[in-house]
Amino acid sequence: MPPRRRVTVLGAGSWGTTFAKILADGGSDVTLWARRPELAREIREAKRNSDYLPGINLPLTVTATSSLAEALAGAEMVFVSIPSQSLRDNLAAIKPLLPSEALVISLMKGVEKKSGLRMSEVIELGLEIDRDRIAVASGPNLALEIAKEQPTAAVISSQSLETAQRVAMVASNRYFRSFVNVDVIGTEFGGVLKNLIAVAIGIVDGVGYGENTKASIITRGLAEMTDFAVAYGAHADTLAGLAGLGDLIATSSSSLSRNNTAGRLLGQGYSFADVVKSMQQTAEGLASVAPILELAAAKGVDMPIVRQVSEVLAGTLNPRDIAPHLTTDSDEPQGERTIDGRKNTGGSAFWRPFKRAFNQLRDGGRSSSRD
Ligand SMILES: NC(=O)C1=CN([C@@H]2O[C@H](COP(=O)(O)OP(=O)(O)OC[C@H]3O[C@@H](n4cnc5c(N)ncnc54)[C@H](O)[C@@H]3O)[C@@H](O)[C@H]2O)C=CC1
Ligand SMILES: O=C(CO)COP(=O)(O)O
Repeated sequence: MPPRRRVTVLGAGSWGTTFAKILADGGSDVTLWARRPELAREIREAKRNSDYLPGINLPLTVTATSSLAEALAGAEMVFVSIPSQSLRDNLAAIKPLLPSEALVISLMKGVEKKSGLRMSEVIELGLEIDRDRIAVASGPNLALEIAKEQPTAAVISSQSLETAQRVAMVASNRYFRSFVNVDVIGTEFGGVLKNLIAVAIGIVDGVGYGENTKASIITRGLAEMTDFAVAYGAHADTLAGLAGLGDLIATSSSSLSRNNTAGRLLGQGYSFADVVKSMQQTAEGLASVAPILELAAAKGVDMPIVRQVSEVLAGTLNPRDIAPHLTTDSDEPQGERTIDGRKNTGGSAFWRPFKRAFNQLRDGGRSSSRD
């Protein structure tokens, strides 16, 4: 019999542990690295992670260790699921222990605060490995639902289609289907940006606004996400797929989402500091707001929803006033997105012919108005 495939998951929080189950149920022997020895022991001996996934039994082919060296030895693939802001430091410890052929897959949905880099970029720099060995996983993947084996789809993306396909084969089982693409930028930014829109949805939920407000923010939020990601080289289609719209729907509609929950608390009037204190798990969106706004400004992309989220976080905007789809700096009516296939920036160039025609009609044909 050929030896069974050995893969490793770094980070035994809710997503890392769930992903270990996905991989084990797909036929791999999985070693999960937990920072705390007592958590590693519980997973190894009881096949449970009662802190993060209460009530879930893990497969017998999942084991755990708190030794990074033990976790990485002989791993064919290494899946990383720790908070984005801690990745850089962890890579320094991982680098000398990483098997020379191992693929490295980011399961994370944040950008590094100090550099604005995506997780795959931080991995490439921190481990000094070829991009073809790096992949990212994203999609509508609320951990607890998947741990309960509710059918779910995801996207595995890598610059190398072969790498994406290899990882997708391993990360598939009877309840989890992985699709592939080669748009790493779109796939990663989709996961990062939907968190910010989910915080906005949480805020309006907390305030008590209803479905119209939420649907407006989801729809305008997707436009914002797409404009941003495309400005950074993503394909717009990716944002309309599982890693964009799919994840946006899941995260915006579920109370399981930590980003959504954080937003709801803000909408109920708790301060940012109180919300951070009360969160038991990672809400990546809170750390991503500032670097995303900086990246947006660098490309001249307007992100009114994300901007208002940052103002609520800073305490300078009353959550009741968050209604980005209703506010505008301009008197001109703005196009929703595209009209007749032309991108509409909402700027005056787009409206000029309409305005001129309107003025001429108003002035009975006397005006040759310019604006
Ligand atoms: N929970 C979910 O449904 C999903 C989460 N993700 C992403 O997965 C990543 C991890 O999230 P979760 O597992 O949900 O978070 P979590 O808060 O449940 O677990 C985080 C894990 O990282 C460990 N950790 C914390 N600080 C660390 C450090 N400095 N160094 C090493 N390890 C550290 C914790 O001990 C814990 O095991 C995030 O980027 C998140 O956006 C992606 C898809 C779904
Ligand atoms: O990424 C997720 C679902 O796809 C999890 O969202 P939260 O991090 O908001 O819980």
